[in-house]
Amino acid sequence: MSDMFFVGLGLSKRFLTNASIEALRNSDVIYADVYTSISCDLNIQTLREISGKTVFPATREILEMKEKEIYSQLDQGIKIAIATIGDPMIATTHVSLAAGAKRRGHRVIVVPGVSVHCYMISKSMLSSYKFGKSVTVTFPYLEKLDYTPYNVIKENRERGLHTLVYLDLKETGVMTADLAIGLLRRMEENKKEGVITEDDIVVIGERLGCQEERIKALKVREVSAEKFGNPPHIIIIPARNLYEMEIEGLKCLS
Ligand SMILES: C[S@@+](CC[C@H](N)C(=O)[O-])C[C@H]1O[C@@H](n2cnc3c(N)ncnc32)[C@H](O)[C@@H]1O
Repeated sequence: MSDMFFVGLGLSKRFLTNASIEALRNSDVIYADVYTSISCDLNIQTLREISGKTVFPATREILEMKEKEIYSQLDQGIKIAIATIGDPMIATTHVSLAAGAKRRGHRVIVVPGVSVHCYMISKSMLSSYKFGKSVTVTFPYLEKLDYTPYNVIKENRERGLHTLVYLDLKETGVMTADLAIGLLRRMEENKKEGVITEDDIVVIGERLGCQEERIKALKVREVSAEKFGNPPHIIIIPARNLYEMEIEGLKCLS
């Protein structure tokens, strides 16, 4: 029996916990998940320095193709860590690897990290009780829009709930907040269901956890004139029935 760690690294070096560092040092081989998120200062090199271990970059394809190799390493008693920016189980897809390791009789240890999910909710000062389903705005495929985010925001709005919106991350590009809002506006133009109006407020987080992080509440109509920094970006579409205290909280955002 061996150990399979799923280690959350937090959003940047400052948010790396002692528990995560300990898990990395207790592993023999580390696969760095480099496809589900990005960080301003956490990379393969930092992981090597922190852990002193062999670190392999792992794309989705590598992790899926190497599943058998990972299980065979575990069977030989090698301790494996999958290191993920943020939290290893929030808005990522590592559960099948965990379930496979468990089925083979290995110990599965999840070490949570500071996720962009909680970080953004905390910084927005919106009520955490009022968040509905989260969703991702993806790049159009062959010019075709994916309306899932529009529909999820609509359902959440109908229930008076906020929506946390992740942005697509591909090897070919990282989506920015202005591009995502532009896509949501196009969806509104096509569907005309009043889900995204020009006077709606959106909250945009940029490079959270980094020295130059920025979080701002603005109206949809103001987004195209706004200058955004480098990604990663994330968006909250707040419900329209804000509590008084939520309105005051949003005013605190610079
Ligand atoms: C699929 S989610 C993965 C979340 C990760 N597992 C976690 O717990 O933080 C990745 C998306 O979250 C957002 N994101 C991640 N880190 C961010 C950051 N530091 N600042 C702003 N947005 C971020 C971006 O939209 C990015 O494409």
